Amino acid sequence: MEAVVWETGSVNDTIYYVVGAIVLLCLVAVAGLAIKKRGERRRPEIPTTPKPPAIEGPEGEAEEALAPDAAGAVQAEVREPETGEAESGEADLAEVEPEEITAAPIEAPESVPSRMQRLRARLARSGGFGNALLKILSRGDLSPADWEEIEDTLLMADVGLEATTQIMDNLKKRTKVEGTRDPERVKAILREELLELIDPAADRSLHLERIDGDPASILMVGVNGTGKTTTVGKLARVLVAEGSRVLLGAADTFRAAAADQLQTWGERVGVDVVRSDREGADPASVAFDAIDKGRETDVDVVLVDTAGRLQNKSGLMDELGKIKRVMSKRVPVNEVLLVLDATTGQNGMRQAEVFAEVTGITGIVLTKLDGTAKGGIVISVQRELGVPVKFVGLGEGVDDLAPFDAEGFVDALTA
Ligand SMILES: Nc1nc2c(ncn2[C@@H]2O[C@H](COP(=O)(O)OP(=O)(O)OP(=O)(O)O)[C@@H](O)[C@H]2O)c(=O)[nH]1
Repeated sequence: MEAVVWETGSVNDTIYYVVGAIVLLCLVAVAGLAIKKRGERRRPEIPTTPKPPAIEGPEGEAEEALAPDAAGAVQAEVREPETGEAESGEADLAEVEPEEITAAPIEAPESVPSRMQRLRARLARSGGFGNALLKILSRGDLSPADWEEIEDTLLMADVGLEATTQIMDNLKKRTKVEGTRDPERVKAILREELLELIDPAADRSLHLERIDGDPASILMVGVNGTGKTTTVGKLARVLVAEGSRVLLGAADTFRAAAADQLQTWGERVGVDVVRSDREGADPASVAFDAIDKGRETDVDVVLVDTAGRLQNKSGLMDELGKIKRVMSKRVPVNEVLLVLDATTGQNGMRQAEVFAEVTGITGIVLTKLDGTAKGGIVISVQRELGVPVKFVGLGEGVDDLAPFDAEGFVDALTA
């Protein structure tokens, strides 16, 4: 009986040993698998080299050349080790737990020479009256009817009556004195006359010096739809590219969408926007807040966008006057830029005069020159308002704003 018991005990023990060994083997195998899996999961990824920022131009040529697969945005994935692990002695690269950081999209303006070249070409295509003039001039001996046709061409191009009369008188006088009928020479004289009127020596720079550590400020005014908000965005982009810290103030509270539009520009350019979420909020108080935030955050320039329409004109003018007064209590208003739509021609002039009277403008931004053959507006607007055109807008693209260059403009106009 005992032997049987012993034998039964011995068999049972053997079974226990075998089962125990199997369980042990399974445990070892499972542990092995787990360690292998962990090792695979922790293998570091090779950091992706960030692509250069894409340059966004309206025609996309530069964009294609520099960043064929990223329309204006750079998504750089950088993987870095977790500091906790490094500190706990597991700094071995193979054990680093990667952390994903996605860089914010970056936009950089098109280079200045490339922008200027493109803008000149566009201006020559759309704004010139050179061909029409050359056709008349190449007739040789100019009859009174031909002279009249030249005069009409200038008037049609919005050069303005006074300036056109001056140009015609000088042109007739000089060709007579020189005794020339050569169309190229007559055209060259006309070019000189136009340039003289546009005044190549005028100071067209923005004066954005900071005084006593306060930011400089720019107030943007003009009739609705002329391109104020777009110009604020484009200008901010130019200033940021030049290394300035910029803040935008959405004092166009007449339309909530205007503040949204400005905010979108702010995001594109990477600058903050001070706005009110309430449609019809007091624009002067938004401008005031923008200036205060600009001082607090130590920016270089605060750019304030305004509304171009109200229930009535005098209301709008009172409002603009108040915005300027409120801003200038805090910081100097360095520039008041009047945005004028070149396609409105002489009709825009009267409105421009009213704005100029109320806000004391320091410069003109002439937008939409790409959509008109009336480039002569530059001459009339400067003459009427007595301030220089500082920038021209030649399209809806982000880089379609160029500092005004008198020589280049006259060349394009008479090309
Ligand atoms: N072709 C062309 N379009 C332009 C130019 N500048 C602005 N625009 C367009 O003009 C339209 C009006 O521009 P906005 O910037 O909204 O004009 P705004 O003066 O701020 O208008 P409000 O907010 O109503 O006062 C938009 O479609 C712009 O894209 C330019 O230089 N050329």
